[in-house]
Amino acid sequence: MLTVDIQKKLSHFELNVKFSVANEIVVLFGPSGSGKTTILHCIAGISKPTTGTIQLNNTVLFDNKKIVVPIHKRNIGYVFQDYALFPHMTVWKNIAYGMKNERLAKELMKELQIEQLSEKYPVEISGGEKQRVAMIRAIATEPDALLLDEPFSALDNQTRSKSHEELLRIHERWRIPIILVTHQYEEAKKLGDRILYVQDGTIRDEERKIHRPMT
Ligand SMILES: Nc1ncnc2c1ncn2[C@@H]1O[C@H](COP(=O)(O)OP(=O)(O)OP(=O)(O)O)[C@@H](O)[C@H]1O
Repeated sequence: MLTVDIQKKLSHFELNVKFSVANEIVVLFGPSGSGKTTILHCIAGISKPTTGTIQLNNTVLFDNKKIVVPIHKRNIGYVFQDYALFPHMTVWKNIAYGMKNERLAKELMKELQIEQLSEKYPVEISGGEKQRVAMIRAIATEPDALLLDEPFSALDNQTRSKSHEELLRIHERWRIPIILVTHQYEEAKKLGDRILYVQDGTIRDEERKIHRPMT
């Protein structure tokens, strides 16, 4: 369980959100500049809230500046919008970076059909393939939670749809809290167990889906 109760002064408003994520997919949905990425950054440890608490399972990651667990000790996977692959490393080297479970990484490469790309560099692969590499790299660290910042936005419709199915399959197997940021309502409805509507730094509304059993 991931619990977030944070406040942070931003340029135009104050971010002030409180929510929990069980072993489910929670979507942050809202207009550009509403604070979605900042929420992910605070959870990952890239940004620091002004006040508040963040707890993942039994570990307090942040508590009003008294406790600030550094990024590399949070055990949280992050897939960035532009995937942030290391350009000078091959696909396999990218995946192996921070990897805890080689067997799992290789299994996922096979399952997502990118085994044959091991020795290629990011510049030599497609957007959809980059997205899969970034996802496998994140999962292979065996994270306790996964943060996805618009990972499908650069993909064509067919590849996006395939990636959605892959994410749902991955989540069926690794039941961890996942937060997904998206601008696309159809994507939010398809993937989210819950959709949190973020506006001007606060959660305005929540929509819950009942299509998938939660653990
Ligand atoms: N470290 C910071 N200090 C002050 N203001 C910030 C900081 N980081 C972001 N902001 C501002 O906070 C607001 C929210 O930005 P954020 O990137 O979180 O929005 P977003 O909802 O993810 O937007 P998008 O959908 O366009 O990615 C923006 O107005 C941004 O300029």
